[in-house]
Amino acid sequence: MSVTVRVPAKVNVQLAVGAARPDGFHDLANVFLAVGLYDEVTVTPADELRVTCAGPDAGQVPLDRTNLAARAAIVLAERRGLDAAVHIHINKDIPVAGGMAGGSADGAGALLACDALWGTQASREELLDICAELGSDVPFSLVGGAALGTGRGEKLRTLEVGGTFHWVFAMASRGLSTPAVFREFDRLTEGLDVPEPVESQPLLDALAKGDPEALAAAVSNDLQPAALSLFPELADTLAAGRAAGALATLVSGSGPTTAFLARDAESAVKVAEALSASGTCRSVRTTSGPAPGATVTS
Ligand SMILES: C[C@](O)(CO)[C@H](O)COP(=O)(O)OP(=O)(O)OC[C@H]1O[C@@H](n2ccc(N)nc2=O)[C@H](O)[C@@H]1O
Ligand SMILES: Nc1ncnc2c1ncn2[C@@H]1O[C@H](COP(=O)(O)OP(=O)(O)OP(=O)(O)O)[C@@H](O)[C@H]1O
Repeated sequence: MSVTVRVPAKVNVQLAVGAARPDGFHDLANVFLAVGLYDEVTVTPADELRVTCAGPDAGQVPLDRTNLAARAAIVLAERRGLDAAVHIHINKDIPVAGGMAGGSADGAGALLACDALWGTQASREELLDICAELGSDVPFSLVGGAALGTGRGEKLRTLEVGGTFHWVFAMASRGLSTPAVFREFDRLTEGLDVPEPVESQPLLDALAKGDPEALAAAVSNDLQPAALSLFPELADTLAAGRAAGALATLVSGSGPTTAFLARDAESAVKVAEALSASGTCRSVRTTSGPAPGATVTS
């Protein structure tokens, strides 16, 4: 018997970052939107814990116990006194180290899949608690839709979304390390008064209305200057998307994937074609959000 779970990628439509905390993390006002790029995690009983991965970026995914999917299985097994003897297979479509929470998606997916496989019947609350232990983005991967993340991003409040938003994502030629981007944020803001992060009410209203133009006017990412500082060529990709008529252009989370909000599905195809032709990125995908969170599919 196997269990398969499908888990979405995310884009941060607002990422307000506070000053570094004593534990090194940063308080955030993090508005997540799940989008329709998915990883699929399948778990099957095995003699011992094993991870395999397929997909264009599979070579960059660690297959040892540092893989977030393996860690999820280990944490759940430890809590129940079980042996995490399971084969975890990841069908990876979310770019690796792209700022779209790919590893987090696999952590949430493996947790839900192992819970179903082992019949451990963890409550939603316990699942969210384990997710928060695995990483700041992991709780959102479980719930999907749209949510405001506070604290280090793990405390979630579900947000209402009144329509479908059309997006184009441009994948970069290399990845960026999330801790390195936060460190660069610290360097760039050294000596400055970094305000407390707060959510933007016009942005929440735009989401609730499903209004792409209002959303475009309100999106922001405080990590964008840090990502651009470490990866200056991303400015060319952003400029190409803007020239092609995207309503808003931004770096997705810690980057280097860049995100382009389009007026509608037709306009997204035009932006995608122009980005592909621009030669400023590795590949381009069109999709929409919100997308559902981690879901058992078989
Ligand atoms: C950039 C975002 O993707 C936006 O959603 C997240 O804030 C990052 O979430 P994540 O990859 O799940 O991050 P974690 O695995 O929890 O932390 C990785 C590293 O990122 C930095 N980090 C992360 C989250 C946060 N609120 N403050 C931080 O400073 C820390 O250096 C931490 O050691
Ligand atoms: N299941 C996994 N898939 C991909 N990377 C993983 C996984 N588990 C651990 N990692 C490690 O995590 C690093 C970051 O990968 P990931 O794809 O999660 O980045 P990201 O999408 O930028 O994360 P985020 O948006 O949450 O900051 C990788 O370089 C890899 O070493």
